[in-house]
Amino acid sequence: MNPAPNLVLIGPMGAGKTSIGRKLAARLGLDFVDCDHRLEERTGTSVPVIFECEGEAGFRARETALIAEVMQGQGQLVATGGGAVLAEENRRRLRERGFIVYLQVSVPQQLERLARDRSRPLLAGPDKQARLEALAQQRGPVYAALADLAFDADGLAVATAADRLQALLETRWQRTEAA
Ligand SMILES: Nc1ncnc2c1ncn2[C@@H]1O[C@H](COP(=O)(O)OP(=O)(O)O)[C@@H](O)[C@H]1O
Ligand SMILES: O=C(O)C1=C[C@@H](OP(=O)(O)O)[C@@H](O)[C@H](O)C1
Ligand SMILES: [Mg+2]
Repeated sequence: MNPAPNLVLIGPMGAGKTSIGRKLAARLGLDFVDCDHRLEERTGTSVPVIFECEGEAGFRARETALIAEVMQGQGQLVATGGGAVLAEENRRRLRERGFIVYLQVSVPQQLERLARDRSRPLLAGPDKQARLEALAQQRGPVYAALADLAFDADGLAVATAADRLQALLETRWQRTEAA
């Protein structure tokens, strides 16, 4: 049983961090924070426009500042963006005050879910499959090393995944009050 004041979802694009996270947060009575959505609220624009105006580096700087702020809180389910784990500072902050769940998904399933997606600038190129495979190779080991729990979300409906995760978390995560 790992104690932590927040629950954190990590994993690749299309794993369901946002959709499963929203449902699971409601079931567990946690405040739902989606990092990308909060950045969009703050900036008044979309993730693709942030990438366009400030580059990926600008987006990552905003993401890091947001994670530092959000992880000071408690009683939250924090859905990260797929690249949030790249920065050591983010990994440290997520770990310090979060029980971390890695949502795993296969590239074919990502392709199915994201075929018509226009909101993810990293998938804007012509070959989505090659891009997703390269990202999986680079980031898969980082997700695995950071996680307290890995959960295979492949082929599961959002509600089913949320049900199963809720049951697993009962024996794995102890929600604590932070100092
Ligand atoms: N378990 C699932 N079953 C079916 N569709 C899903 C599932 N999880 C996510 N999706 C769909 O895939 C897309 C990406 O999901 P999202 O929750 O935004 O993933 P992430 O935040 O991990 O990138 C959305 O259109 C969502 O409705
Ligand atoms: O994998 C990534 O680097 C990104 C994933 C996106 O979030 P989701 O994982 O929720 O799609 C979003 O943060 C941005 O487009 C970059
Ligand atoms: Mg998301």
